[in-house]
Amino acid sequence: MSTPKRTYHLSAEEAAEVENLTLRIAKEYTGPEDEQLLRDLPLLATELPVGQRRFLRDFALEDELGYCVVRGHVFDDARIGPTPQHWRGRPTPTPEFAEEILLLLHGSLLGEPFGWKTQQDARLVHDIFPIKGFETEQMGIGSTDTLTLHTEDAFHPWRADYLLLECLRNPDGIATIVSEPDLKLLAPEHLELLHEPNFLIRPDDSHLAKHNVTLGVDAEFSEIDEMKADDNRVAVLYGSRKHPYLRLDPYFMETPKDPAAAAALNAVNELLEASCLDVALEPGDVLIINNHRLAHGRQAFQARYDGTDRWLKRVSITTDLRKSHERRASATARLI
Ligand SMILES: NC(=[NH2+])NCCC[C@H](N)C(=O)O
Ligand SMILES: O=C(O)CCC(=O)C(=O)O
Ligand SMILES: [Fe+2]
Repeated sequence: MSTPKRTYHLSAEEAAEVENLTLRIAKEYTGPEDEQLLRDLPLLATELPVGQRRFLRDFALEDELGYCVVRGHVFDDARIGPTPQHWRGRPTPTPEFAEEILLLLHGSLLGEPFGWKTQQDARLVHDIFPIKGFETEQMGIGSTDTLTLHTEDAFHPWRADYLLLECLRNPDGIATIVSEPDLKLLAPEHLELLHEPNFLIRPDDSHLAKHNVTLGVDAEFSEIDEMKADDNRVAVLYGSRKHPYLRLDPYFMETPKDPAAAAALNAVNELLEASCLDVALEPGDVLIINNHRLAHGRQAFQARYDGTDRWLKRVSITTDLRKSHERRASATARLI
């Protein structure tokens, strides 16, 4: 077996091919939530360069790396316009629909895109840019505080298998933080406790009713409230003992009363912090996160609020839509 590859650089020809593809698709569908688009994505994705598709399949099947990057996509910065002030109240489709399609095409090679009824007004493709008034919040829309390391939606059993972030703009090179810990470095007694259901992970603030307006969507904020108060303890490590998967969001976790479990959580947190790397995304980069292996965050920064701010698009991907069947409105519905 070859060593897993971290980055795929598109050639200039490939980049032009992909740009034409996404611009063409953008004319054929109504927006990122167009049911027909979501059905057609895997068919459309066969038009992506073969090297790019093989790279993504290798990443998924090898299940070795916590993240990889597809670099070199091009788009017209003038067409997408200034970085918006808020993700609410934007037109459908947005001027950056082609870039949303690019993100969805990547996702469709890894699984099925889905969204949360309790997050960003139940939109499927999220925007990550700083929003006035939220500077110090532990959410993607914050800025002046470091976004602490987390598994995306760590609290939820149906959290994403892959999380995709696409960079539209990042003039100050503000880094996404990635941490891919070598869990073998942990003491055997800590590993043992981390594999047992000793830990409470609370829903993060992006799922609170006060940050969402969900007209016409039967959002389950009451369930989020219950999850904020319940005693549903989970394991931080799971899967194989040899190369375990990881699930945590220390900022939204309670310190276990059992001192041994607290020490184990502390040990994995310290290892995560010691394993951090900066990845400064460039416009046209797609960062693919294996949400079972990587913890991620973002460096603190000063927002500009002048239309030139850092701007990412985000989508969650599941390899198994069926596991959330009970909560989706129909077999093809994408919101849970
Ligand atoms: N440690 C944390 N800050 N966890 C919450 C992560 C932010 C959340 N995923 C959002 O969309 O805003
Ligand atoms: O802004 C970034 O680089 C990461 C954002 C993030 O992790 C989030 O919004 O959950
Ligand atoms: Fe995140």
